[in-house]
Formats: sequence, C-alpha cells, structure tokens
Amino acid sequence: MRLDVFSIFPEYLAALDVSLVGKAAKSGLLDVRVHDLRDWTHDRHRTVDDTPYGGGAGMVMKPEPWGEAFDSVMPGDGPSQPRLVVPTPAGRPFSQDLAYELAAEPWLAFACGRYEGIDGRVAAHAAERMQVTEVSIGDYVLNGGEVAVLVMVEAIARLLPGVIGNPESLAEESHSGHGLLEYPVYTKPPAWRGHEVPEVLLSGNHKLIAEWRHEESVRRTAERRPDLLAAWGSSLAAEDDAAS
Ligand SMILES: N#Cc1c(-c2ccc3ccn(Cc4ccc(CN5CCOCC5)cc4)c3c2)n[nH]c1N
Repeated sequence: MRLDVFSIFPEYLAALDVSLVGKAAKSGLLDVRVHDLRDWTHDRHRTVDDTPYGGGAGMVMKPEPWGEAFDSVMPGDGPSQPRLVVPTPAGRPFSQDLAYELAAEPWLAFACGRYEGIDGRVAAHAAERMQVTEVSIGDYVLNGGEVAVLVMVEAIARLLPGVIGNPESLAEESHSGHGLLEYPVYTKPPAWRGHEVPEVLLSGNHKLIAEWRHEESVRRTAERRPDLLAAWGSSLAAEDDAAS
C-alpha cells in the first residue's frame, strides 16, 4: 500500500517512521510519503491560509496549494488515482469497519488541514477524479488533521497482511466484529503489589478460562459500552432466529 500525507507540519508525521508502521515501511509493505504543503506555495511567506468568505473567526486553507500538490504527487492523467481521506470534525465517524475498508485500498492519500479547515472546493475538485472520504476520529475538537492521520494509519496498517506478528489477535480485539470489549489481560508475576492474577487463568482449564474471559467481556461492555452490549444481544438473537 502506498500512503501519501500532505501537511504544513510534516515533522508531526515522523511517528510514522517508528514502531509497527515504520517496520512495515522498511519491509516494503507500506510506501509512506509525507509532503510539506508549503512546497506548493510561491510567495515569500509561503502562505497557505486566508480569511473566510462570509466572515467568521480564524482562517481557511487556500485551495491553490492543495490543487498544485495533488496535481504534482497524484497527477490526474496518471495510470491510477488514490482514495483521498480528509480528516475533519464534520466527517464520517472513523471505525474498525472503515479501517478494514481503507486497508483494502492500494493507494491512500491523506490531507491534513489546519486553521478552521480546507477550502471546500479542494475536496469537490478532487472528487472529480478520485474517491474522497471526509472522516472524523471522534466527537472532540483537535487543532488539525495530523493526529487523526496517525490514528487512522496505525489502525489501517495493522490490518495489512504481514504487518502484525499474530493476525489471530485481530479477531479477539474490541470492535473487531464480535461486538464485545475485550477481556483484561495479565502476565507474570502471579502476585504484584498485593494484586493476584485471577486464579482461573492459572488453572490450565481452557474451557473455564474461555468462559471467564467471555464473562469479563460482557461485564466490561455492560459497564463501559451498554450501546455495544445491546447491539451484541440483538445480533445473537438474529443469529438464533436465522438458525431456527
Ligand atoms: N478527524 C478529525 C477531527 C478534527 C480536525 C480535523 C482536521 C482539522 C483541520 C482543522 N481543524 C481545526 C478545526 C477545529 C474546529 C472546527 C469547527 N468549525 C466549526 C465552525 O466554525 C469553524 C470551526 C474546524 C476545524 C481540524 C480538526 N477535530 N476533531 C476531530 N475528530
């Protein structure tokens, strides 16, 4: 998979060079290219923003640098086009399902906005030649799209074949499709500062361990995400109906 990231703070994306994503890039599973949007400005101050039409606080990112950057890095007459992902507070909620959807793409491009956002014509113009998906990573306000891109790239990259050591762990994770939050995990020592590892996990009885883990998943989901528990219950009922 090729990933292009456009930002006025390219150093923010240095985190993509370390850990899991960094290893995937070094092994050739990922081709990560970070671009400084200011490379496509032409004035002395390398200006990327201007005042908003219609008034309002703050500044808006000018369309011209974005258009020239996209033309240069992903030319309209090229053999293929990327899927453009634009982080924004007004976007479609990012989810594990969307991470799987994006992990299936051969080429992704991410546009990191700043200020009060990117001129609306940038996405509209890009949509004339590539799929554009505006995405939000959550209901809180950030100062720009870079953190969102780090979140999304990590969630996507770990789904790519060969990136994580143990692909089976993907199936057991929260939000991975069975609908419940994952159970708590423990390792040695068996006792630590007065806290013991649950005895069942030391029993070697795989049936009891599996039952305990399921009960813990249900307990945690009921406590922290009752919405997921309700959806999980409905999906179980639907499966029973389909089977009967
Ligand atoms: N993903 C994600 C995000 C982002 C995100 C992503 C990209 C950019 C680019 C600029 N910003 C700053 C910004 C802040 C507030 C607002 C709201 N507007 C309301 C109407 O008045 C103007 C302002 C817009 C832009 C960004 C924030 N925030 N939260 C997420 N989950």
